[in-house]
Amino acid sequence: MLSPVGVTSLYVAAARAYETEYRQGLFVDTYARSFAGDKGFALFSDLRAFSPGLSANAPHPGISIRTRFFDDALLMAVHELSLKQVVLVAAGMDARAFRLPWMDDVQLFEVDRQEIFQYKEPILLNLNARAKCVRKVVVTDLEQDWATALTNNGFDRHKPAAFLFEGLMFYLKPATVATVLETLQSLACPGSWLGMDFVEAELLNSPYAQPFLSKLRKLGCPWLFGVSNPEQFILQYGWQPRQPKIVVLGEAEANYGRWSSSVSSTTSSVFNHYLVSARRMNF
Ligand SMILES: C[S@@+](CC[C@H](N)C(=O)[O-])C[C@H]1O[C@@H](n2cnc3c(N)ncnc32)[C@H](O)[C@@H]1O
Repeated sequence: MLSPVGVTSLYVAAARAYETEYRQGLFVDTYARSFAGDKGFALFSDLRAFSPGLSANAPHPGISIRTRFFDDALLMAVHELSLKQVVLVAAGMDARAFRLPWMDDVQLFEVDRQEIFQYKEPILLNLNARAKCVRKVVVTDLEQDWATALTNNGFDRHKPAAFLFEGLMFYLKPATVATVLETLQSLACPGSWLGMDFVEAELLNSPYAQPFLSKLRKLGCPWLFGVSNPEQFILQYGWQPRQPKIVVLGEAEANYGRWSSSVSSTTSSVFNHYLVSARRMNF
């Protein structure tokens, strides 16, 4: 039985399944439909009410763009910085271990709660899924000592790594965001890369967004955190933007021809959603 925030990972999987089945899909995730299950598609259909310009099974432009942006940015960082460790923090139903072209010696750590892996691992087994890297499952909670859980599973904090936090930060309390980023400072040595997305802080208090936010509260997975200036925010934790830097979802670098007038009436198109690609500063 998944918690409400756990179910959001099935919702993202449903969105990726629709993208995979779309004519001009931005990526192929053949695992997404199995991960989403009835629950993921039901939540997707429930939340579609907040995207009135889109038909029931049209992909979610924001999630599709975000996924493709981080596919590209992550692979580019691993290649250019010669990284051998990848950490997907709050991995949920992320299938990148199985669908991206890794070098054999890349170790990819999926970090999430036990409930997620209790759900995910049997599905992967059933699909006979084979990771294209050395995949490691790290069962922990980000409100606990996740750094020790990660190092106990073989992560080497003296070697640079790529860390991806996708679709997570808005679900965390501001105090948890701060401790998670402080912990990250202790794990990421110079040369490391960070991918992360944030919503704009102003969205959380906007009357325009209240119907959507109140729906999330009712579902038990409220949005709790946003930033006004993502560059300044990550700098205080020792990260500086790197190509493709910090972009707003829908801008030229994060558009892929898919952010059009059909999504102009959705909540997410009115407020900035920041996609961050950053490099650990030397200290
Ligand atoms: C919207 S899903 C995103 C999953 C994945 N990053 C993706 O993009 O497919 C949010 C994920 O955050 C995880 N999560 C939320 N709070 C967490 C916590 N305190 N510790 C560990 N994982 C957490 C949930 O279990 C869920 O898998």
